[in-house]
Amino acid sequence: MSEEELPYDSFMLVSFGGPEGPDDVMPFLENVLRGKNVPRERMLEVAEHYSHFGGVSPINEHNRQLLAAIRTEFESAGVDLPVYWGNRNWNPLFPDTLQQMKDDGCRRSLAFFTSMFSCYSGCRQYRENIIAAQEQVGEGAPIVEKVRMGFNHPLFIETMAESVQNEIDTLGVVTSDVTVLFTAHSIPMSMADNCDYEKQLREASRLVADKVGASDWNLVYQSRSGPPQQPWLEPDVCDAIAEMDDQKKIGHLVVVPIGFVSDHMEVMFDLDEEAADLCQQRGIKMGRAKTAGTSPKFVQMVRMLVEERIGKSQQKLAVGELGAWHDVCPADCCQYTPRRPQGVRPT
Ligand SMILES: C=CC1=C(C)c2cc3[nH]c(cc4nc(cc5[nH]c(cc1n2)c(C)c5CCC(=O)O)C(CCC(=O)O)=C4C)c(C)c3C=C
Ligand SMILES: [Fe+2]
Ligand SMILES: [Fe+2]
Repeated sequence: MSEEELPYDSFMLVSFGGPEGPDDVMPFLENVLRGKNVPRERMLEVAEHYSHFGGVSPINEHNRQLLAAIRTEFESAGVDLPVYWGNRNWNPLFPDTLQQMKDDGCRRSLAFFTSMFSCYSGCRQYRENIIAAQEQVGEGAPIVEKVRMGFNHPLFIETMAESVQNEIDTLGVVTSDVTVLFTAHSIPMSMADNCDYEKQLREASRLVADKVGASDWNLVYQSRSGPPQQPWLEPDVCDAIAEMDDQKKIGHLVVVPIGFVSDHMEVMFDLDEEAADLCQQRGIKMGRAKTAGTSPKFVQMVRMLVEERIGKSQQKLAVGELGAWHDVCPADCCQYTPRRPQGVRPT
């Protein structure tokens, strides 16, 4: 039987990983930044952020909760696939997960990446990591195929719109009095030029803003890590807040980390500490919308993306103008060759 004829026999949650104690922080960051043009000072700065929280990122715990919710959702919908979990940067790492899957007899798996938007980091790099892990495991390692990007799935848009509406309600104002800033991880322009990251983010932000009836909204970026000489996606969330507030005085602001699916360290530090401090200094009332996490509609979306691939459903739901994204990435999808700016020495 050829690979394409094998039935899907398992599901894999593919994620980033995070440290679970002080001793994990530096080796984790070294894994994250391997091959990336990021100054050592930035790595140490980020290590400090993790130290603030005892060296523990909540991302692994979030993924454990998401796994449990997916198992329950699969069970109640009759999706009969065992559920596994592997990370790029911290335990459980991909080679260990694939070895376990092989030992359990899995041959062909469907994967959900915890990245809703296409770019090297959230798409191609995971696929490369999995190929490297398959080589490490050797013959008999399961094939892993990702489900399509869910950035414009109606259940993701509804999840985020409900989360934004919650924050507007908590601020106790009408939507027309609120500025909404959608945020995502900044990436180098040389990465952004080879993928649809920005286009998908803008579309998802527009769809969520439309759903809550917000007209004063913008897409901004956070967590930039590159050297100053290298262009990355802008504006930065804090620069955008300061600039908008200088121009027109922001009264109420809702910050929406639409580019992430869990309230991990980058959300807790860059938004809940830095952006929140800035807003407090300027007298802006700020709310931060929760990420999708384990909200029921988001978990249902994962199940539906799986069902459309295993042939249990003929529906491929998508809202807005971009349509359902590709199931199988084209050969040149999300390519990235880091370019070092002139005069910058490798770190
Ligand atoms: C060149 C691009 C990137 C660098 C350098 C980078 C450094 C960096 N990132 C984290 C922590 C996280 N990053 C996460 C997501 C994420 N990171 C990038 C790009 C770079 N990060 C992108 C485009 C994305 C979004 C897509 C994705 O891969 O998920 C996350 C969230 C992961 C998740 O599963 O939710 C974390 C956490 C650190 C600590 C770091 C080092 C300075
Ligand atoms: Fe990152
Ligand atoms: Fe891709």
